[in-house]
Amino acid sequence: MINDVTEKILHSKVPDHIVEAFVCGFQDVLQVTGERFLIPGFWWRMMKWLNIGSEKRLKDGLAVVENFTTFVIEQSKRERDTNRRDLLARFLNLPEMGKSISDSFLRDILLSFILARRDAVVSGVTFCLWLLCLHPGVEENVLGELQGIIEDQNFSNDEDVGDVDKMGTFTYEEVWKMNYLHGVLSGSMRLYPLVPANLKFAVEDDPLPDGTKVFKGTQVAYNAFAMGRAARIWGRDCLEFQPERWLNEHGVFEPPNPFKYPVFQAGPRICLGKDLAFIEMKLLVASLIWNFKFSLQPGFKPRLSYGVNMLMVNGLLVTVKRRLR
Ligand code: HEM
Repeated sequence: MINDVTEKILHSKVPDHIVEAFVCGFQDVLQVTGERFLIPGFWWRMMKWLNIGSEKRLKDGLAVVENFTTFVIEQSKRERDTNRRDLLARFLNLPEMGKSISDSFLRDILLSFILARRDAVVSGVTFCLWLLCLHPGVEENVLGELQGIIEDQNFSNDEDVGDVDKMGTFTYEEVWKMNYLHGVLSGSMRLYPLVPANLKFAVEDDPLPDGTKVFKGTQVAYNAFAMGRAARIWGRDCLEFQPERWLNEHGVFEPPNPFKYPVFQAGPRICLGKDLAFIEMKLLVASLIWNFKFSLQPGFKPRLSYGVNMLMVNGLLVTVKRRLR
């Protein structure tokens, strides 16, 4: 997946051993960074000073991440081509337009996109597939919505009707018809937000909208995981997976207020890739469940990691069967 993402972002392939080391190292960095918020500051600072335990894992992980990003940026610079239109090339080509960009800026861009595409989008699809396995009625409704879309496709392309070998795929335009699936993904991320908690620091004195004074340097956190399960916000059925929650009487998805639903954050720094993330997740889930039936392996229970991002650390163990129609 990382190689796929980096190829799309960079148009270049990274050797497998560098990618494999990066995948483990990056996960360690995210995990330990998240854990720092759960243990007393003096404790992790002492471990850092002694270079032991999780802080050693963090240091080693950072070195591996540095190795990966240096390789990718150097390679991209070597193969620099002003006609390239991938993400890193666009940034690398900026100096021609009178702007200079540091390697550390490029590294941050690269890691942000890997984090967004690999961790958030893929995790979102994984949690959604798990919930669909647990709620067959919801899965039936998604299949019903997709059936309508596929029938429209067949109507405009009669020769494909009844071709069981043809995999059902969906287009960008069709994504906008997937209102119920949008509700499914939104519901799944309400219960399992991929950025479960987020911490900010006030750069200057600033009042909150209710007048509470926040002084310069204060840490302010919001917890999307807790907010997504709060009866005060979502009512008594807050723990239920209810994709219909945001569908209006015509079955059209109406987005929740981001300040109630901070899965993508809210305000001026809201996630810039939110719409792209939904497009990717809807295309992936639709194509997967239209063509395959996923069944959880007996006794499967996900093990969640609550680091900077939320992942199923043991993966989703399923049996997959091709759906024949
Ligand atoms: C389900 C998938 C995703 C989730 C849940 C998600 C969530 C978030 C969150 C919570 C933030 C705020 C981080 C912070 O400021 O502390 C954020 C920022 C951001 N996201 Fe996403 N994201 C997702 C996918 C994507 C994708 C696919 C892209 C781009 C390809 C993307 C691009 C960005 C960017 C550029 C920012 C920084 C915005 C800014 O600081 O002004 N995200 N995202």
